[in-house]
Amino acid sequence: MPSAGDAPPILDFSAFYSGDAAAKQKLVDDVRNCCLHNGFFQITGHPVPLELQQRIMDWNKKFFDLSLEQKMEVSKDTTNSWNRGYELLKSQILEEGTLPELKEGFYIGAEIPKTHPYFVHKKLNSGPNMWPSAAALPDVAGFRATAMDYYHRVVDLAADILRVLALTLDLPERWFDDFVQGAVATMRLLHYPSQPADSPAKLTRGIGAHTDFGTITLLLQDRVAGLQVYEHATGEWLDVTPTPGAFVVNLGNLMMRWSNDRYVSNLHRVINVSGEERYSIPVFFSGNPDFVVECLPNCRKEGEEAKYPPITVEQAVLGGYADSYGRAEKFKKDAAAKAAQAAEVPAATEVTVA
Ligand SMILES: O=C(O)CCC(=O)C(=O)O
Ligand SMILES: [Fe+2]
Repeated sequence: MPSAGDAPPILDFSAFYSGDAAAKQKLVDDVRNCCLHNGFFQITGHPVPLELQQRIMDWNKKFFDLSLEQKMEVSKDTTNSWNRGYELLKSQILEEGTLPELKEGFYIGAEIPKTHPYFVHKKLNSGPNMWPSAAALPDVAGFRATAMDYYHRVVDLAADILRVLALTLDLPERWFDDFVQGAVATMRLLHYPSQPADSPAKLTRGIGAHTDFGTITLLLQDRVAGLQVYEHATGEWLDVTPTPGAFVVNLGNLMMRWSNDRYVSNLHRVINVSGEERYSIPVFFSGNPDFVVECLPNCRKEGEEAKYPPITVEQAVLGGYADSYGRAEKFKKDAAAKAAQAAEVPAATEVTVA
């Protein structure tokens, strides 16, 4: 069971598939504790093969090894309006007051043809992927096949995790099935160059402190550390040391809202001071864009009001940025108040990322 000061525990997810009722119940109880504590846990024993994880990570490196010109041919900003393709180094600042982030990204989602209703109706980040040209990457077909196989298996795993989450709330295992049907999810390949020795330590981030605004995120880390999770009780940033084969799972803002804030969407960040290149792959699971999210059962006491009105998944995810400003203000005020009491408070600002 996690307690203040622990990095996210590693849970054996095979208990979900095993038919051993006691082991499954223990998994559900452990996941519930993590959701209540900081919304972060790690899983091994899941059905995504290690070999496939390694293969997508190899493609991650090969993609970012392309020249800037080749990567810009699939630029997210200039080739499409549905959030697919390459994002330049230093494009984002998620933590106010810090420097542009030392990361570059490549966004991939479900392969949605232009005839698909989701594309026609401009649904949340839906459309065809942007793949490098065969001139840039001769085996682009291999990249595409690996990426899509990996993407679909991780999305399937997300659906299984949602079944466990249903059980943690004493709901039927298939409670989230309609929400999962037709779900939108985005994966991004990430590359964090090692931070130069002369960069100002307090201002340099691979990714600044933020919360994710989807439902759940499943993250694969390569072998280089750098991810940290904020521990509210102690004000520490805890390292999430990479474990081969493990996924880091965290709840996003939509799940926090859905659970009436019973479950936590927590601050995290990446700082790469390893001297090595860092690679990671988060998959952000949003859900069916038209699904209406309103306070889950068992998330408020008798007579207690729901804190939030109903909202569609699409509205919630798109509105995430706007909402996060309010939270950032609150976080800063809280941090300032704490600073008045204690000598040291991390200068973190909460911002949200898709
Ligand atoms: O790269 C990582 O380890 C974390 C990435 C992350 O938090 C995000 O993309 O939202
Ligand atoms: Fe994140």
